[in-house]
Amino acid sequence: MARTRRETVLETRDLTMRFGGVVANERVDFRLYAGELRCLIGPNGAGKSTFFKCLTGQLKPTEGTVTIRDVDTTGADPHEVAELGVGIKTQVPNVFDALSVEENIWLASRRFHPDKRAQALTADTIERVRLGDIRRRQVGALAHGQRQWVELAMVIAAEPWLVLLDEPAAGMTDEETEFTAGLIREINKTATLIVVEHDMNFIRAIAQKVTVFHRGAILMEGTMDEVSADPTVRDVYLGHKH
Ligand SMILES: Nc1ncnc2c1ncn2[C@@H]1O[C@H](COP(=O)(O)OP(=O)(O)OP(=O)(O)O)[C@@H](O)[C@H]1O
Repeated sequence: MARTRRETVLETRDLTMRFGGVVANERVDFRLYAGELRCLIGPNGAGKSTFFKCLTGQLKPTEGTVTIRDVDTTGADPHEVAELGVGIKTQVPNVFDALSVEENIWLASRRFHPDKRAQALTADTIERVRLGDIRRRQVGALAHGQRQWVELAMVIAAEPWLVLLDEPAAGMTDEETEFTAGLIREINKTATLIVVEHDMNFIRAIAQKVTVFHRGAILMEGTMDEVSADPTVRDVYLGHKH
């Protein structure tokens, strides 16, 4: 992947999102390069989720543009973004509760691959995400952490080249969070990622470059060490627990 490292795979220009009088994102210029595992952080209300939703098509930006690998996706629907080979995990669960773990993963894969390939990918993914013991269980009956992993498995089984994850470790125990961090590092071997996350331990475990949002705009970008050492960032974010 090193050869293509500087290829821009996702870009926003002047991205602005207003909800009535509330400016959730203001003129955000953002650039993501092939191979990155980028974390978006920032205090509550900083605009991370809104920005994420503008990337995935869940929200249509008021102004500005979103470009994914040279395709203008501004205002595209989530399924159109997904069709570009983008795996998306939103905060809202996107599983069929009445179906088994295996069926959910197969369906997610089958959407993008022929039957045989989808079957192979489903089997591989179940092993990678260690869901073998619960493969036949109904997703609706699973614990929270397991459901989150099924959703990650659904993203992986589609073989996306770009993965957008909104709070993948939300509500997980420390142990579950650690396993999820490992999974994300593994996904990054074959895909570029953006991860929105609150859990600082999780971010430390996975982050290469971090983008800090504050008041709807990008405050700073850098490694976790650079960002943590910055007085402004400490002031607006790291010094405040939530
Ligand atoms: N649908 C909406 N309608 C009105 N205001 C909204 C809407 N969604 C977000 N906002 C506002 O936009 C701002 C940014 O919110 P956003 O959820 O993007 O922040 P965030 O950084 O993701 O916060 P959190 O960490 O709490 O999820 C906040 O002031 C929020 O109240």
